[in-house]
Amino acid sequence: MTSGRFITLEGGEGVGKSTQARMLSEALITRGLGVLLTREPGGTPGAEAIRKLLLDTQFNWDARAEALLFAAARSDHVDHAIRPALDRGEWVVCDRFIDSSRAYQAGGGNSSDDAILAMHTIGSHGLMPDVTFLLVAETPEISARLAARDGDNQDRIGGKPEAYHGRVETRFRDLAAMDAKRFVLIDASGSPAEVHGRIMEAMEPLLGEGG
Ligand SMILES: Nc1ncnc2c1ncn2[C@@H]1O[C@H](COP(=O)(O)OP(=O)(O)OP(=O)(O)O)[C@@H](O)[C@H]1O
Ligand SMILES: Cc1cn([C@H]2C[C@H](O)[C@@H](COP(=O)(O)O)O2)c(=O)[nH]c1=O
Repeated sequence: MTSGRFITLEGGEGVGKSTQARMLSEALITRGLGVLLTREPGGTPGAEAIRKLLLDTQFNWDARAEALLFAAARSDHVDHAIRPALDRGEWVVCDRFIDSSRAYQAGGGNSSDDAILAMHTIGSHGLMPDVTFLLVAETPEISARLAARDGDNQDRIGGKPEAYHGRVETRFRDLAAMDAKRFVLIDASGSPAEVHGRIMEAMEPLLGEGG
């Protein structure tokens, strides 16, 4: 059995993660690999239920409760979906993971990075991705995509102020700079096919090893 790999896609709101996660998983399936395409918060019935609580604008979670809820959703997702898929030798393509908590709850919000990592150690045995694609693009292009997709319908976190999302973006880039071995920066501008081509190019070393 080939051994599976754990791949995450990260980045700010609407940069194209879900689109690229789908395209990547289809490309891996075409190569004959077993693939779990999943997302956070979510990916299991329990974590999807927590997702609803986290994104509903009627709740006003404080920073600690918010970080704990993301960690609880991730714990269930790792135990009941990601870890079993990796153990079966599948490739896991996950739309957001721990780096989103580090960028949003610690970079954008009031939690510390140490606290987020401690919760991850307790909740998810500190599982880290093999590779993380950080999608980056200029704000006007992304704002146009989001306006076309969501109009005025933003969830509790997507609807936070621009300054919050600016800090999130900066923290993502800082995390990538601190761990250049795991992160690959992907230019998310242009058509979905162009962005997919950049990701597949960056996948070559990994596919050579295991796929
Ligand atoms: N390269 C692209 N060019 C133009 N539009 C795109 C591109 N990639 C995605 N889109 C469109 O932009 C919107 C946001 O894309 P997508 O949902 O993939 O982003 P996301 O990063 O997963 O968003 P979110 O952070 O809200 O989950 C969607 O309507 C999608 O169809
Ligand atoms: C995993 C994770 C997510 N978030 C935020 C980021 C988004 O605003 C929402 C939902 O994600 P989607 O990809 O836009 O559907 O949740 C977060 O703040 N912390 C996290 O760990």
